[in-house]
Amino acid sequence: MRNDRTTAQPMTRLCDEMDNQSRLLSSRLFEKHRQVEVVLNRSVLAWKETEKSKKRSSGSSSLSETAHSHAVQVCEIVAVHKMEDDGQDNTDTERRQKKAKQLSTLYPHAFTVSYVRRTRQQQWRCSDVTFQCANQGLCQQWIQVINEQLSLLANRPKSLLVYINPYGGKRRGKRIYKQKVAPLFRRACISADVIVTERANHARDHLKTEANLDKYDGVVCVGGDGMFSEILHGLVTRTQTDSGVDQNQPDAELVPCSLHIGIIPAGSTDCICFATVGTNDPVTSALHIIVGDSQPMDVCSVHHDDVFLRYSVSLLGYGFYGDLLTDSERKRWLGPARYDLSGVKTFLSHNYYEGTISFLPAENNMGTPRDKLQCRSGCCVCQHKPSSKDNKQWEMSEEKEKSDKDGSSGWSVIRGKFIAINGASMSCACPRSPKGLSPSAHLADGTTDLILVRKCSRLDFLRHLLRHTNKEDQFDHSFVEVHRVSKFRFQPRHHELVSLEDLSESPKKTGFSPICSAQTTCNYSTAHSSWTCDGEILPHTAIQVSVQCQLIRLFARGIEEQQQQCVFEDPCTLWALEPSTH
Ligand SMILES: CCCCCCCCCCCCC/C=C/[C@@H](O)[C@H](CO)NC(=O)CCCCCCCCCCCCCCC
Ligand SMILES: Nc1ncnc2c1ncn2[C@@H]1O[C@H](COP(=O)(O)OP(=O)(O)OP(=O)(O)O)[C@@H](O)[C@H]1O
Ligand SMILES: [Ca+2]
Repeated sequence: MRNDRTTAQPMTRLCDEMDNQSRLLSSRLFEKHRQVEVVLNRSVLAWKETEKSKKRSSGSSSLSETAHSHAVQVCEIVAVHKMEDDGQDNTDTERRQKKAKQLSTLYPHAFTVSYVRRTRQQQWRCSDVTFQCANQGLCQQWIQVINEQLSLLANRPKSLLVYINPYGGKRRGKRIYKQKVAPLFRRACISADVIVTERANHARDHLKTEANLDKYDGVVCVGGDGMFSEILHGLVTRTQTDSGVDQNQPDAELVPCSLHIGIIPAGSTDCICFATVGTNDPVTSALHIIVGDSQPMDVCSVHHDDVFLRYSVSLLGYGFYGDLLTDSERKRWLGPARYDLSGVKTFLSHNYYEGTISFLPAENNMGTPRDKLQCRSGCCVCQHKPSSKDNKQWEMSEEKEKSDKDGSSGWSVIRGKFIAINGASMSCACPRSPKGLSPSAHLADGTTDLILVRKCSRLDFLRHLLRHTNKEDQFDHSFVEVHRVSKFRFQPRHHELVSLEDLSESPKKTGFSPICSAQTTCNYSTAHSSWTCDGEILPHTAIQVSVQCQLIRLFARGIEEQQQQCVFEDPCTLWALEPSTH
């Protein structure tokens, strides 16, 4: 399957450096009036201006070699189309259609490759490059060979079930999908069945019982973290029901979901998207779905007295975040700004809560929340999914736990007065806090970072909060401790037990003037907070939490390191080392 020459010119030195064995196709074609060597092997499509063309173009000698060469990984090609096809997308602008028509008249034998281009701050865009061929046969051959390579990429979804929350975030879900996502899915030949939700829990209930999931390769939600939570609950519950697993058993081994979940961010926090992709940008997320990326993710199951309550993937928060979310639910009409208003109000209330936290620390090889080893694409900590050996250790610790009469073997217990108790199963990075609540938490290591913020002055708490927005370490305070755990439990102190002695210890002693005129009353009247579980309020305060390692998979790849270079399998692709900046 090779067409080595389109002209009588000898191949350039650079193309000779490509391994003949790995080359599927190479030709001299034209791109924007310049002659280019185009080469395809199993992993890379590369093109480079020929020496002849370079000499001809004025000033070209001052350009660097890489300015003339481009390389795209085959797995990041979105689609290849014959030039005439380009205008078929009816959402394309008139200008684009006109341009495509003009070009196809000028160059009747041309094909367009759409591919992923990285821009700033983890954002991806879909770029096009059009190659003109000398004849129809060559054009068809290129399209066919590229398509053959794309069809070998088994992870790519072909059929998706999409749920749109029209009321999430700034209520732009429908528009975002129609204008930014649907055209890309069409270009990549992905079929999508779209359901615009009509009520809360519509998507969850549909997934739980009605949806014919055999038809799809993935489920996509257009909305925020709340909408993602609906998809999570629908899919996980459906999988357990189909497999006969009882979710009410806190120790049940849950069955991983077979369908991938995609998130098109259109919410208020979008923390799950941000922490798994590095940005909350709908086009970037659509492209991660198209290329079939896969990111495993931990899910916490939350129980109360052996009754299943909910699943969580981001923040389980009692105290500050529980109160903040409870208050913000009453201000939903404000959109994303509700969190800031409720945040200020909750901060000023400065409540603390008493209770007992018990936790089972993670195994030693899981790192620590303060080790600065951030979870990034291909994270080595997350790739170390508990092996059979680790599982044995795990089973042993479970055994130990069971054999112990009070169930406290291996468990640590902390009793105290807390402003906030946060379980972060992932960093919880979001635009408000780009490094998140626990910057070194891992997406798929089977642990959650338990952050305990003890009673402190308002000023100290403000300092702690501010550190979520800058580079300083938010755990470096005497009143904050953080543990990496695989399970935890919380028992609030019984209401009646909040005594007058506690009232005298209220924050008015801190030297920062109390905002609430009757500070003691503030604390006394709120002896219990609530748990927020990924933005939903739980009906119980006494809870048991257990991390289920890698229960789900997202169409994402984790946050890529900045300046990621293409590392190609084939060492012969010497002139293709730069990702395309085309
Ligand atoms: C002084 C500035 C301090 C800024 C501190 C920012 C810390 C932000 C940490 C965000 C962590 C988000 C975790 C994600 C949780 C999601 O599962 C959930 C559902 O979407 N969203 C929220 O809970 C939504 C949570 C929204 C949190 C907003 C926090 C706003 C705090 C404002 C404090 C004001 C102090 C003012 C002093 C005068
Ligand atoms: N058609 C609908 N009408 C009313 N509520 C809906 C509908 N569809 C979904 N919901 C609910 O809306 C809630 C909020 O949606 P979503 O998470 O998309 O946005 P958000 O709360 O603004 O963003 P975030 O969760 O990121 O803070 C979800 O809990 C979901 O259950
Ligand atoms: Ca985790």
